[in-house]
Parts: sequence; C-alpha cells; structure tokens
Amino acid sequence: MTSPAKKLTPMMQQYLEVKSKLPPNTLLLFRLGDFYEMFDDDARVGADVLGITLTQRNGQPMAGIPYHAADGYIQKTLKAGMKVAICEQMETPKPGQLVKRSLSRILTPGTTLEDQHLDAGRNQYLLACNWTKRGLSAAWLDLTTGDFQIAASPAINGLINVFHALDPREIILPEEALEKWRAEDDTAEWSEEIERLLQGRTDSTMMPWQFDPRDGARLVMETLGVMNLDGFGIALDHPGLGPAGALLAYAAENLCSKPENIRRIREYRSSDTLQMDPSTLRNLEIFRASQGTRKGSLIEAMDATTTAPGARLLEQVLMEPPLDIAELKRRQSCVGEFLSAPGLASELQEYLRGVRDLPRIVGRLRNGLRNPREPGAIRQTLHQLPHIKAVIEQFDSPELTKLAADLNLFPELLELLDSALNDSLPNQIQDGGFIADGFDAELDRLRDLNRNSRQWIADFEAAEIKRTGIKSLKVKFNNAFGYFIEVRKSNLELVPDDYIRKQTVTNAERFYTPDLKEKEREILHADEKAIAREESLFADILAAVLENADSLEQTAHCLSEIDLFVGWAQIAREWNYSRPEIDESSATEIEGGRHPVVEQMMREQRQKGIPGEHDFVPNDTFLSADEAQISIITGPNMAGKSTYIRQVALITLMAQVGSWVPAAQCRIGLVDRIFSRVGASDELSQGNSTFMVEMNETANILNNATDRSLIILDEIGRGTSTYDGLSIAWAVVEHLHGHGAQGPRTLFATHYHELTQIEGELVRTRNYCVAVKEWNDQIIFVRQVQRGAADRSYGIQVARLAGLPDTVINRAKVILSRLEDDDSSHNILRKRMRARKDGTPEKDIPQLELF
Ligand SMILES: Nc1ncnc2c1ncn2[C@@H]1O[C@H](COP(=O)(O)OP(=O)(O)OP(=O)(O)O)[C@@H](O)[C@H]1O
Repeated sequence: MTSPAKKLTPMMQQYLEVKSKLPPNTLLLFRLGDFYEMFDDDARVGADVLGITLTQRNGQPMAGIPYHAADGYIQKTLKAGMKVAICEQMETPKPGQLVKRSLSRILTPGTTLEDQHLDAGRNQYLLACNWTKRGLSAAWLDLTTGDFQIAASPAINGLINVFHALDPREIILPEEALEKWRAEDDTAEWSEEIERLLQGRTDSTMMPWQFDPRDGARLVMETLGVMNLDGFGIALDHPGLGPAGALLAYAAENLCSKPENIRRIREYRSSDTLQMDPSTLRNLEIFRASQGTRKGSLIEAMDATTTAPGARLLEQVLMEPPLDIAELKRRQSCVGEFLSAPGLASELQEYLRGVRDLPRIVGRLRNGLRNPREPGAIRQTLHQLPHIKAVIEQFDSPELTKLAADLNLFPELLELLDSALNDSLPNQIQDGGFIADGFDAELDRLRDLNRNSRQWIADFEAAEIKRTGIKSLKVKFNNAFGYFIEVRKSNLELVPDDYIRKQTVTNAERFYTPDLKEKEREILHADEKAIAREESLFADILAAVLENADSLEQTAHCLSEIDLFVGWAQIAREWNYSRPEIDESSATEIEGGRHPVVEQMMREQRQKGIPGEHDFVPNDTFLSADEAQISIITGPNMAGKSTYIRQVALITLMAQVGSWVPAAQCRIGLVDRIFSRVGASDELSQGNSTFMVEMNETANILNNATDRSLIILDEIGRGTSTYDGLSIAWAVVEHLHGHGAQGPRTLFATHYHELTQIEGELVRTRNYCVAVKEWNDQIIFVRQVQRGAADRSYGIQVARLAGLPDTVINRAKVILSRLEDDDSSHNILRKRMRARKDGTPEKDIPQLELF
C-alpha cells in the first residue's frame, strides 16, 4: 500500500479513487500516455503474473505495459483467472493539467468480448447460481453470443450435470453464501458440489439481494426490452430469474453499460436432455481426454467443422443432447443429404471457409465495441451466402429446404459494405482510411484537399530551394511544431528575411513563413475533418448492420448447422458410419460397432508407422430393458472389455445428438441418462481414496438410474479385497436387475469370473466374453466379443507381455496353482464354472449357498 505519510499527487488520488471501486482480484491498468501502469500491490502481482519488470518511483512499486501490446498481457491475466480493469484517458493531455480518466471496461474470464481473448471454437459461459428454500436456481450466459438460459431444480443432481457440461469460465455466487451453505446440514452437499465446480475457475460474488427473483425478472425484461416473459414460456416467478438478474447486473458492471446483445432467454429442463454426470463426462472423455487434452476426446473425433461458430455448436449439442426424436431425425437427415452428395458438400465447405464469426461480431457491435475490421468480416461472410444458399437449394429434403429458407442474403447491406469499405482495413477507427474513395463526396473533398496540400508542400519546398539556393533545405513535419523549413547551420547566411525563426536544433535552424503556417492550418484541419467524417460514416454503416442484427444472427445459426452437418457427413463418409434408427423402445442393438476415438487413433498410428494393431475389430451389442438387460463381460486383461463398453456408450451419445455412428447398423431406444463407472479417477487430490470414489460413483448410479438409462460399469469392487469387491459387484448387479420386469440397460465388465454365475440366477443377465487365442502359453488378442464366460484372466501372460522378469512370472505361476487348489468358497465358485464347462454332471459340481 502507499505510505499514508506521503502526500498523494492528484493523479495518484485519481488512481486510488478508481481502484477503490473495483472488485477484489482485479488488476487496474491505468493509462499514462503510451503505457498502462499498475501501482502498489497490483504492480507486484502484475509483474509476477505477466513476467514484466517491477520498478519503483519515489518508493512506490510500479509496472507498466505498452498500450499497443496490452492485448497479449490482458489475455495472460485472464488465463490466470484474474480480472483486468481498464482506465482510459478521456481527453488529449494538456501540460500542467490532470487528464480526465474513467473506467472503460472490466474484463473477466466470463465477460470479455474481444476476439483476441476468446477461444474461437469454445463457448464462454458465465454461470450464476443460488440455493434457496425452493432448491437450486441458476442462470448462464455466453455474453459473446447472447445465449442466455435459466433453470431451477428442487435437487442438486437436477442441474449439477449441466453445470459441468457447460464448463463455465466464471461463476457468480451470493456473497458469503458458500460459508453459509457449508455450515448447514441441508446445504452441505450442495456446497461440496459447488466447491468441486469452482476448482480452477474464476469465482465472483454479488450481494445476496441482487439474486432476488422479482428484481431479476424486472432486469431481464428490461434487458430484453419486453413487457413480460410469456413469449419465452417463462413464468415471472421462475426462481432462475434471481441468478439471471445477478448475472445481468454483473455483465453490466463489467461492460460499464447494459449488455445490448441479449435478445432471448430459454428455460433449461433436465427432463428434455440426456443427462451425464461429471464423472461420466470425464470417464467417457467427451470434451477432454484423460490427459486433459482435446486430442483423444469424443468432441475432437466428431469435429470436422470449418467455422468457429460451427465448432461451438458441436460443443453445445454435446452439452445438451435433446430427448426429441423429431429433432434428432432432422439432424440425421441433413447429414444423410450431405453424405449422398459429396461434391456439393465439399463445395459448401469451400464457401464456409470464407465465413467469419458472425455471432461474436454482432455481439461485439451490439455492445459498442467497434473496429473497422468487423464490418469487413461481415462483408466477407455475406459474399459467401448466395453461393451457400444456391448449393443448399439443390437439395430437395424438407429439412434442407427449411435451412435454405432461413438463410437470408442481405443484398442491400452487402452493396453498402462493398461500396463503403476499402479492401484492407485498420484495426482502429482512429487510424482512418477505411472508407473507400468515391463513397462520400464530402470525404473525397477533404481527402483531395489533403492530397493537394501535400503536393503544395512539395512544390513549396522545390520553390524555396530555388529561391534561396540552399540545396539541402527541407520542409518537414512533427507533431509538436507542425510544418517547418529546416536549414543547416552552414547555410544560415542564405536564409531570406521573410523566414521566421521557430526552433534551434543541434545542426540546424527551423523556420516558417506565413504561407506555410496557413497551409499547415488547412492540412491539419482537413485531416481532422476527414477522420471525423469517416467516424460518422462508420456509425451509419454500423447502424445499417445493427438494423439487420437479428436476421444476421438467424443466418449465422443456419450457417453453423450447415457447417456441423456437413462435417458430420464428411466423418460418416470417411469412417463408414451408418444412420442409427432412434425410437421409443428400450433396446440397444448395434451391429459391427466401433469405438470412434480408438478407431481414428489406430489409423493415425498406422499412418505414422508406429508398430502395433491397426485395425479396429467391430463388435455387436444387444441390450434391452426387459430382456437382455445386463451384459456381464469377462475376458483377460488387455482383451478389450473397457473399449467395448465405452464404445456402446459413445455410440449411444452420438446417436442422441443426431450424428451418424460407427457401426454397420444400429437401433437405439432413447436413453435418458448415461452413467459410467470406469477405472480409477483423478479425485485422489480431493482427499478421497480410489475405493471411496468408486463407491460414490456407484451409489450415484444406483440412486439415479431409471429403466431408460444406460449404465457402463468397469471393474466395480476392484479397489478393495477380493471377497469384499466380489460381494459388492454381485449385489450391485442384483440391485440393477431388481425384481420388476425391466431395468436400466447395463454393461458390466469384470475380472470376477464368479459373477458369470449370475446368468443362471437372474433372467435378464447375459454373459459375454472377449475372446483370446492361446498358443504355447501365450495369448493372442482377437478382440471379439462373444456369448459365454471367460474362465481365466491370463493376467500372468499379460504381465509377461508387459516385460515382467521371467523369475517373477514363473514364481507367480506356482503361487497361482497353489491358490487354485485351495478350497475356499471363492474357489468353489471357480470350480463350479470349470466343471460346468467340462460337462461334469450337476450333482458332482461343488455347491455354494450364495442366494
Ligand atoms: N475391438 C478392438 N479392436 C482393436 N483393438 C482393440 C479393440 N478393443 C480394444 N482394443 C485395444 O486393446 C487394448 C486394450 O483394451 P482395453 O483397455 O479395452 O482392455 P481391457 O480388457 O479393458 O483390459 P484390462 O482388463 O486390463 O483393463 C487397447 O489399447 C485398445 O486399443
């Protein structure tokens, strides 16, 4: 802090006043001439986060960044989860006077709009949530595109899934709420969930009264410019309007004005969407692979989009898979059309390459962020539209006919932009020169004046050289002194009497004449006027763009859909996908199914010449809630069990977002939730043991699965002793099977071969195993899933493949055979299995009372 003993300069007083109004964890960038400066603690933190030099002036810590390079530094700060406030100079500095400054924006990870700070292919959600007597209420907003939703649920699990899928950049909570929730029994679980969600994200607080639903409703209506919310199907007492109000107030605070690009609000209903909990999203590597990268994730394998809005739409559809068969069929059919006409599809992709990020550009323009390149990007996009529309119109399907009809062409706007804008455009309005010659007579006149004047200066210089005989005489310009005649000291005796002395420099004297002074006034005036004229023309152009903003957004959405579906068609063609049949049945029937990500990785490895298996072996799946409800899948280590059960979940998800799927044939009865419990999780750092995490996830599944759900379980019970683990696994299968006529479709991969005994006991269980071939005490993986149970793990053989020393392998074999001779109940189960397989009469099979 600044020492109180020192008297503050007026500028520092100004600085501290601005700083005092800022939320915590916000770096204030204070404009001082060509630099943004930080002081005191901000300077220390800024120097540390940004890697810049910390200096001192009169004992006060300072750190500065050049204003023209600020973007990169701001991006770095936001990435570090901090906020940046920008205080600009509001007037040209005058010597001896304090410059007027004011806060122009607060940039936070969830509210920044600038292209340079955004991840082009990712949505950028700001989430606000609260817990009240009515349960959980929430609102989320992507301020860059205006996508705005509210939701409410009496229970946490109704919404926590979508919060994780949204992957919000920033979360807003009522002040001190977290401490309160933590302390109370009713809300302790909610506080744990929210703390988990907050990890690695920026959090912000607003006053609790700002979450009031009635005030929120008022603010939402005011922002949307409507009298009520009936048109959006939202009741005025919807609890989500509370967080929605807080969110809008927060956005307005950061933009330093009301957000202008929010035109719609939607209600999110978990019952309309396929639900996946956070561990399922993680385990199935939907948005990120286990290493945290996009590479290796499902979203990457499904992304062949050409535009950033198309990539963001893909993310959105994976976040919210609709339980709406008609919508899914619409998407599938668009993909099918593009697939059947590869020539037209690749033509479309070619045109889409010229399409820019319309939703974000319109969002920025609506919020008053102006830059001549933005209408330039709109112009570029509009040029593609007639071509895109013409291609889409060549298809007859009702779905594509509708898309073509929704695609507007904006001929007048395009004509305006074409005639008004130059080809190359500056990044800032103040740079000028972006309006084309011939567009505006007044601007042309001012520019001519300017050009003529410059010619006048050149002529003047030539005439003065001739008149004075000073060959080195120069007419020059600088910002401080304007135009002047410079004469070297050696030629001073040749200077005529009418030259008026202006300044002395090391080797020369500078002069002016009344004529030159007059011309200077004319030139500067014309320059200033030309820039002002350009600015006013630019405002007219933007007004014309904004008049079309709603329609531009609708067209942008059509373009994103086309991009997404053409991309899916490209993937379907390249990887030989089929169109899944989707219905209300409770069956999952997959013929020749493949794992979309593993299949692509294998080909990549082959292309890179990496040795190993390169062909993915397809497998079938048949599940149904009322018949073949539970598949118990056994097989040696490394055989392909995990891959198989994951592929079923991924194919189901792909079908339920409207994509085609990696299978020869497929029929999916709509699934309401996908649950997965797969492998060890990364929550150890949160103080949970592997086994605890496994049991938490299993409990969640057993408590929330419905007869419409799909569950994949991998090695339940592995994290504890064999008997405990087997008993738990067994009881879990029994629970999922239940006593009714149906239950959730379940794939259960396990090393507990004893579990295959359940097939005889519970009618809706089926045994499958992943086949291997044995040869000379070696195993060969064939990757085929077939009916029946495996009776050996081949763990020792796999361990040999992994390079364990022979001494260990041989010793392990001896121990194994001794254990197998033992007569524990565990081994009785195994012996029963062997005996059955060998055809031993039932009466001679050892008995074990388990049921
Ligand atoms: N159908 C398939 N075709 C080709 N390769 C496959 C197939 N299924 C799995 N693989 C490959 O086999 C390897 C092992 O698969 P996976 O991890 O699914 O085995 P697992 O049976 O679950 O093993 P463990 O029991 O040891 O966990 C993976 O590297 C995968 O790439």
